[in-house]
Amino acid sequence: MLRGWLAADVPPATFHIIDPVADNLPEGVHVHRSSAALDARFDIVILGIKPQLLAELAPEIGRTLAPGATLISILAGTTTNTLSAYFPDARVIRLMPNLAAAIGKSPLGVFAPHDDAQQRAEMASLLAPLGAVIWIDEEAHMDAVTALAGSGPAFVYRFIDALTQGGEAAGLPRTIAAQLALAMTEGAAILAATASETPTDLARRVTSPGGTTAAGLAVLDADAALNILMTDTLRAARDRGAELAKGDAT
Ligand SMILES: NC(=O)C1=CN([C@@H]2O[C@H](COP(=O)(O)OP(=O)(O)OC[C@H]3O[C@@H](n4cnc5c(N)ncnc54)[C@H](O)[C@@H]3O)[C@@H](O)[C@H]2O)C=CC1
Ligand SMILES: O=C(O)[C@@H]1CCC=N1
Repeated sequence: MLRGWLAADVPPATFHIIDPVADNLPEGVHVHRSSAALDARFDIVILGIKPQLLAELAPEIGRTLAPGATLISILAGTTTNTLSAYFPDARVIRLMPNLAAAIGKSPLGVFAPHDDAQQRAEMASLLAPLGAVIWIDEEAHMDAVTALAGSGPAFVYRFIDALTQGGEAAGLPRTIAAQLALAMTEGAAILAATASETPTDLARRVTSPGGTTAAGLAVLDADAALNILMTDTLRAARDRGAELAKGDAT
């Protein structure tokens, strides 16, 4: 997220990072190893620790909040009820970004328990450099949002790896297969994001009657195996969010 803001020319000195060990941080941002020696209080605090650490760190985090501050949590699972119990005076918002925030291409699922037009406008302007803001009306959906939007890149990267492996097994040198898998995925994703047709329509356009794509899809679509795999994958990720919300650190 920091990289996304800096790439959009937000001045580095705007940011105070509180992290005991983080290194390689961009030049110009303020770095604090703990909030203990930090006098300042902030109007916007973004929480990016592991959910399992929240209970331990909440008192320290609380001391960084100015009166009426906005606390934006990107923690998987952790509910606004839990956050509000730790930070009763803050305006609590849940945000689910992903790695592509660094290039301004993250879906940004946002849930706020007390939602209003002014808050939506503030969040839209704050988050615009990171990607597309998608307001989520029901907090119960946030674990599924996390599975799809937050964890999703890892699933796509696995798919790209599998394409590379498949290309290699089909006879290509690994480096060529990897290059083709990546460039093909990039082009296909950009096309799907910019075309007026749905992905289903686009797949149909690729598929020449009796051709190579039809032969491949006959395998890929058999027994809805891919759909079942994705359903199970997202369900597992979603359910882990619910476990994290209950404080399960295992
Ligand atoms: N990795 C991802 O793509 C995404 C992660 N998230 C959420 O972001 C949070 C962090 O996840 P990751 O970045 O993957 O984990 P991570 O382990 O890479 O990051 C945790 C950070 O917390 C810092 N930290 C540890 N103790 C601290 C303390 N006492 N005070 C301040 N900072 C402390 C660590 O040094 C580290 O920089 C999690 O809540 C996760 O659910 C949300 C969306 C996407
Ligand atoms: O793996 C996780 O728990 C975090 C949340 C979404 C992406 N990474």
